[in-house]
Amino acid sequence: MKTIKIAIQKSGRLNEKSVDLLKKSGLSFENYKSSLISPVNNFPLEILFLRDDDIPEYVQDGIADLGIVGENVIAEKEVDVTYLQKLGFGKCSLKLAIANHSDINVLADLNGKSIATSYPVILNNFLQENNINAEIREISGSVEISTNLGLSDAIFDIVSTGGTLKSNGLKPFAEVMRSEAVLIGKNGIAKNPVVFELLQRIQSVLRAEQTKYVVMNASKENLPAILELLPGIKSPTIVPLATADWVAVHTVIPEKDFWDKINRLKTAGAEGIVVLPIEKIIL
Ligand SMILES: Nc1ncnc2c1ncn2[C@@H]1O[C@H](COP(=O)(O)OP(=O)(O)OP(=O)(O)O)[C@@H](O)[C@H]1O
Ligand SMILES: O=P(O)(O)OC[C@H]1O[C@H](OP(=O)(O)OP(=O)(O)O)[C@H](O)[C@@H]1O
Ligand SMILES: [Mg+2]
Repeated sequence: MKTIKIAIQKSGRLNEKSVDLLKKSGLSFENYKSSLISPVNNFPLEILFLRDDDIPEYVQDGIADLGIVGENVIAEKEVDVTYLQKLGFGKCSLKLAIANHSDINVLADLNGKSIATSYPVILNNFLQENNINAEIREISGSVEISTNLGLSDAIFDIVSTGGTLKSNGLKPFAEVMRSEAVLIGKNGIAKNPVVFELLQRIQSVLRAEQTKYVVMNASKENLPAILELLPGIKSPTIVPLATADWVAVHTVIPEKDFWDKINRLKTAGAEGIVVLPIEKIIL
């Protein structure tokens, strides 16, 4: 199979999780901070370590076949690439924010005002869609400080916990887009067998991360009530225990309603519940 290239962030918010995902997908490679390209020893893939801003265009132009990057950066670069998979990390929003004491109350109040951002394209599109005529001041970082410095009336930047806004005396005003890290490919690459294989592996890791393997003991008397709580599972495994009329139930539970489900299983009579991480789920 012909070797293909994937571009990931060299350092920053997405680097570690991108490396982790590829390693969990069974790829063996060195993650030297000094090298910009790493061959994968056991898969026809090379990893390019880049600034995240460059990844969408590298993929669009086919310099890299695949890339892992935030949807925010893809939207800002307005590239034409294929979305292959949402990856569930690097979750954040792009928001307009204003000073706590600002006299801006509704979107129209932004008319004639200045807004500092590192995302001028996304902001400009949003302002145009809403017929707002504001001045965009492009700055490359530390956007949150610009209002305090008198450089702008509002800011437009990434918000996750909201901590950075808060510590700069700002409050969110409007959410313009949500973003997470995604796997993208150059158009047409989805048909490539190496990409197909890699995507299968990545999806098996993502599925496993959203699920826990759970083993619990129950008396046969309580079994129907317990099984009732495990919908969507075709057939939980039921193993007899040495103690008469007791069984062990093996099943998988989605992470998202995990505690709710566990509490209901306990109420239904499940005992000695053991929870294990799952490495991969291959369908
Ligand atoms: N606070 C956050 N929480 C969650 N995800 C975030 C956060 N900040 C940024 N991101 C996501 O991670 C991506 C990379 O963020 P980072 O701050 O590392 O970018 P950068 O400084 O532009 O990096 P580079 O040096 O590669 O250009 C962002 O484009 C966004 O998708
Ligand atoms: O809402 P919060 O959880 O506070 O996150 C938002 C902050 O996170 C990002 O910066 P980062 O910390 O990555 O630093 P950087 O801007 O120097 O890359 C982003 O640029 C915001 O400033
Ligand atoms: Mg960047």
